[in-house]
Amino acid sequence: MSVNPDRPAEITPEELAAQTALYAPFTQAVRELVDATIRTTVDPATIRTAQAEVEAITARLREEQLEGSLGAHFGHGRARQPWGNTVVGLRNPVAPPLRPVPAGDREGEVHAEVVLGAAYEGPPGLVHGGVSSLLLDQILGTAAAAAGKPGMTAYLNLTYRRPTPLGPLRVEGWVDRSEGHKTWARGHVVGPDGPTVEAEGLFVLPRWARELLARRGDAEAPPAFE
Ligand SMILES: CCCCC/C=C\C/C=C\C/C=C\C/C=C\CCCC(=O)SCCNC(=O)CCNC(=O)[C@H](O)C(C)(C)COP(=O)(O)OP(=O)(O)OC[C@H]1O[C@@H](n2cnc3c(N)ncnc32)[C@H](O)[C@@H]1OP(=O)(O)O
Repeated sequence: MSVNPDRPAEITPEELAAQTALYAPFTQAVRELVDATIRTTVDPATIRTAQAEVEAITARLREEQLEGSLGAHFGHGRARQPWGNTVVGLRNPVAPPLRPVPAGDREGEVHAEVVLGAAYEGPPGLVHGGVSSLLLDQILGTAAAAAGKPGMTAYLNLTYRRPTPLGPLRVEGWVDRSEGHKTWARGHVVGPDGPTVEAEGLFVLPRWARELLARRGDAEAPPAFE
């Protein structure tokens, strides 16, 4: 399949399923590698052998690669696949990944269950505050988009109520209110003992996007979900 960042390719639902079946397990295998890299206690010789093997795999993958980042190269209908996204990207092993789904009955409400392991540690045994912020930025932005009011983060205010333990967590976001191209969203990270981090943010459909949509005579926002 040809890849052109300026003109995302339209692919069939079957091809999308085939790509998902190919890349999701591959990316998960690399996530496991990251976790194993952090937690392994094998002997130094085994580490050196593993390093050579990883370097050989990296060289094989680099035989053919994109010039830049993945972007939103292809999709089905108007939905683009943000497979490089650092939070939800199907092809990004850095992404936990978060899988937001519509839930609850507030406007644009989305929830995601996620398990954060050793790769997301800040204080010992706890989630890094920047990682909580990362998840909340994404889930609030997704809530705005799910309500048909997508935008870029203009500000994001966080309140860290109590430490967030590594392990299973839920992340929730919803739209609080909106005025034209500005949408205020709220959300929180929920741990085993309740909410740990609360967020409130403003999402703005940028001027360039407003002008683009006006030129197209297209009032409809890009879809948030396939
Ligand atoms: C057809 C294409 C559509 C593209 C839509 C864009 C993306 C959404 C698409 C799908 C989304 C799906 C899921 C999203 C999931 C996660 C989201 C991740 C979010 C991010 O990770 S995103 C990266 C971090 N984010 C940035 O990198 C933003 C950098 N920044 C800018 O790009 C500009 O700064 C921007 C766009 C914010 C404003 O730019 P602009 O050109 O529209 O500016 P303008 O002056 O017209 O402001 C318009 C009105 O917002 C008010 N306003 C602006 N900033 C404010 C602030 N801080 N506090 C209070 N009010 C503020 C003004 O006061 C004015 O208010 P008013 O209209 O009432 O006068």
